[in-house]
Amino acid sequence: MIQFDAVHKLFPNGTTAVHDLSLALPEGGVTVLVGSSGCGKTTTLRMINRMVEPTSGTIRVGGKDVQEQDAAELRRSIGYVIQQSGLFPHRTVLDNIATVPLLLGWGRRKARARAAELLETVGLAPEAGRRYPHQLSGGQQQRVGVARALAADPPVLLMDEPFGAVDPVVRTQLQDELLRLQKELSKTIVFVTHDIDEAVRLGDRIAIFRTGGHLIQCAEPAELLARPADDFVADFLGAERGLKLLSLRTLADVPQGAVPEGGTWTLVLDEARKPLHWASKDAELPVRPLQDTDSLLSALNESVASPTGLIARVDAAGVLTGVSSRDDIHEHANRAHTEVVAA
Ligand SMILES: Nc1ncnc2c1ncn2[C@@H]1O[C@H](COP(=O)(O)OP(=O)(O)OP(=O)(O)O)[C@@H](O)[C@H]1O
Repeated sequence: MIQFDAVHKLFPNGTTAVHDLSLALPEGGVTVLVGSSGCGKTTTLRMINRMVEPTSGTIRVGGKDVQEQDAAELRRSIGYVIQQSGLFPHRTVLDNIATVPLLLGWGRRKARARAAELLETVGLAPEAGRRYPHQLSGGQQQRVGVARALAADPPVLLMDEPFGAVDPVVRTQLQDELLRLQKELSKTIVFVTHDIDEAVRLGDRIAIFRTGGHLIQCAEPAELLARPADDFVADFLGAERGLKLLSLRTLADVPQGAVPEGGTWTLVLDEARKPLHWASKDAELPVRPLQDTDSLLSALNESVASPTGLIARVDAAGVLTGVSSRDDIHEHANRAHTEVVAA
């Protein structure tokens, strides 16, 4: 869908920001560009919508060379979200979201109706539409930024550190929202971040760059974590590479059974069979039930914290479906490891 061929960017001051980049970004997937500061991520992103022009090489979007298209038209056909939301401060939220549809000549009524619909899509209340950007929290402003980028339903979305300026809790919420939206919309997304955990969480593919604009490796997260191309990539992925691999696997295939009888600890349930806590003769300890969609990493963590080494499994309504042992989880973790490392 987006194809870089031998793309080079040399700024007039002599800085090579991107070095001979050839890379294909698949349609309908999220490709995350990561790497240390100044390695050329933003320049790579901005060459896609011609906010920066390459020195040589070609970039095609949907098979069409971007250089052969009108730059303003191209920009209107590609969604763009940046760190500080980039909203117009003197326009209401609704008018901000309606910006591109209005530029495309949709007419005020249709553009505002679309903006109102998008407010809901990104999880904001209708009243937020009448406010000005400074009257919203940082996280809400980023949601508006995403809504604005989606307004004309572009097939491609460029996101430059969109969640970089919000606190970790809001950041996780925004990541969840993006994953939810992407399931529905299947956009081709190019996402820049410094944060490898964010990359592993969001990326269908991750491209790692090194200073001087060199692409070192581009692969699916599991492949990257299991087989980093070199020490630079391994260092960048961090010491918890193995645990990150477990964060990509879910509990779904781990077997579960009934709570064993006659032990020191029992799992106490409420009348709807939702787990309340672990109880022994003289103590009570909290339980954090997990669903099939939770990761093997959360399961391992919970099994280590659990007094019995067992984790409580629940369905989407929170009702107990069974328990799994630390051994069951370990065995699956081993299998996950063998599958990717030996593949
Ligand atoms: N307009 C410009 N003129 C000259 N040099 C530039 C220009 N824009 C970027 N650079 C340089 O090009 C290199 C790549 O910059 P770029 O912003 O693409 O990196 P980045 O990986 O996105 O960095 P960061 O993570 O810090 O945002 C850096 O050395 C930067 O200083």
